[in-house]
Amino acid sequence: MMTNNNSMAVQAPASAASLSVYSNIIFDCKGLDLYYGAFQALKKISMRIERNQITALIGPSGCGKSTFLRTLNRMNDLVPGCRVEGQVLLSGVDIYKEIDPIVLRRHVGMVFQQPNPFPKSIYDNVAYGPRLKGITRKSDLDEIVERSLRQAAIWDELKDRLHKSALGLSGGQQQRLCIARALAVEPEVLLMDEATSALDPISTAHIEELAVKLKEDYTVVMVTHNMQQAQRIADKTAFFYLGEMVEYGDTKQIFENPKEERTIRYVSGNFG
Ligand SMILES: Nc1ncnc2c1ncn2[C@@H]1O[C@H](COP(=O)(O)OP(=O)(O)OP(=O)(O)O)[C@@H](O)[C@H]1O
Repeated sequence: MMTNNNSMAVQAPASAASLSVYSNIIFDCKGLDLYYGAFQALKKISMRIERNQITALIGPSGCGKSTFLRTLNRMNDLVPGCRVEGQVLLSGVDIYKEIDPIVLRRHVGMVFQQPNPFPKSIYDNVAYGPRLKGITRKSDLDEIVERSLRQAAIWDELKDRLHKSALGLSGGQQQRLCIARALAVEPEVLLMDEATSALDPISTAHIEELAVKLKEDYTVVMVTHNMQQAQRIADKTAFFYLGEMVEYGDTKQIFENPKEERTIRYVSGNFG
């Protein structure tokens, strides 16, 4: 059984009503608009993302899925000219007003399309975040490295080569290492931006199994172009189109009984 003792867990607001709402809801996005300069990439997105679930974001290229994902840990702050209006609440806390982005990104980790291990040893990749947090004792780091690699289902493959370069691993192994690196700082949420699209089917299956296992302890939000993948592993699915969130619901409902015309056309492959 994995544990997620996050000593820095974001505190929910005090009122009983909001506490009960945020026991199930991790992200509450309210009227979110995002602009890259004059271009509006997200339009009035309001959605609630549930804890300990996998939520998939689907939609055609350029519709704002990655942009939306990146609003959840303020990665868009790094884009010059990017402006966000509206609110994103994490356990009731406004992430654009009430949390330092560096601290936020410890709570909300991210894995990208291309595995991006640092040119360091496997051990040092996983220990990187904990060291930044000030953990220096070797025994503590050893424990974190083992726990994180086990959570990412790659300990058995890597335990005898921890001090070898991460760049010598296969793409699928590198991606699981990147997941271990993200888990090492004990986040609450893991964002996955097309995390399997550069991988072969076997590595993809490993990551899918892993995501399903991780949701016992974490919340997973993933962008995917692979509609079968969303149907295999996502509890909830949101369909984005031209910067709008068109429809959001249980994955089964979105794929088998969509309500909006644009969703019907997209999931049946008759789009554009
Ligand atoms: N850094 C940026 N500067 C300016 N415009 C951007 C930037 N990043 C994305 N955009 C634009 O915002 C819109 C949404 O892009 P985004 O990458 O979020 O879409 P997406 O649905 O994830 O696409 P894909 O499936 O191709 O990855 C697109 O029109 C894109 O060109």
